[in-house]
Amino acid sequence: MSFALGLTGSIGMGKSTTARMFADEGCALWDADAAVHRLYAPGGAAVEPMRKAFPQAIEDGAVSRDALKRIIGKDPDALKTIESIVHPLVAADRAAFRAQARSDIVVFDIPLLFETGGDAAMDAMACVTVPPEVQKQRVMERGTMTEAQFEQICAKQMPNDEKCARSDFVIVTDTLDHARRQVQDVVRQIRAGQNHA
Ligand SMILES: CC(C)(COP(=O)(O)OP(=O)(O)OC[C@H]1O[C@@H](n2cnc3c(N)ncnc32)[C@H](O)[C@@H]1O)[C@@H](O)C(=O)NCCC(=O)NCCS
Ligand SMILES: Nc1ncnc2c1ncn2[C@@H]1O[C@H](COP(=O)(O)OP(=O)(O)OP(=O)(O)O)[C@@H](O)[C@H]1O
Repeated sequence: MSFALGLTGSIGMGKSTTARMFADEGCALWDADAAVHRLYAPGGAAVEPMRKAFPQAIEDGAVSRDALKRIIGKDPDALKTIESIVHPLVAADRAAFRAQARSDIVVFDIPLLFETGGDAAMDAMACVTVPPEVQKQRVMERGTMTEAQFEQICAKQMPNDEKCARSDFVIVTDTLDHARRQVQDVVRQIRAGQNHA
């Protein structure tokens, strides 16, 4: 059975970048945001249930993220409905991945791991972090969200300090080199533990 490492962190803190570093060390990787992309794509399992709840969110047979952000901007409760459709489908995708994974460590890159209680299914948790001003600057530079949308998402997430306090490993993503060294150290510790088990 593979070792399940949950990788989390608030929006823009560097999860995806750090997850790729774990893959470079030979870990299998499952990415919740990527699973949502598959579910929203034409033919994806979320398209028809989303069409029923939000017909205006469907464009060219796919769920449009821009349309969803407009809907959530007008009605913050819409996110709850979206989550009730998407999260069970994401959980099924994750379970299927875990069941077939063959590598010694599987990393689950999941933004809402603590918020959804998914940490209970992990063998250990890692959290990525940078100061809030760096986080905001990185998200604004990406140019996919307005400041209001960013603040709305932040308000829904557990504070990053709390996520770090509840994690077994904290990875500071201030520079790429520093993050990579910390990733290598985490992998080394997990593999050493497995060898002594
Ligand atoms: C809100 C949406 C339309 C924004 O899309 P966009 O492409 O601009 O951003 P992206 O999907 O890359 O998300 C960026 C970050 O926002 C945060 N975020 C996304 N959804 C949520 C949520 N439901 N609650 C809190 N934070 C969230 C995460 O930190 C995520 O990494 C999209 O994230 C979405 O449809 N969310 C609902 C599904 C969901 O809960 N996904 C989270 C992973 S399961
Ligand atoms: N260790 C690092 N050093 C310097 N910059 C980094 C580091 N990690 C990530 N970044 C930069 O921060 C930004 C956000 O990174 P990334 O997309 O990995 O975050 P994320 O947590 O997955 O974001 P989201 O939750 O919004 O999907 C990117 O511009 C990325 O290049």
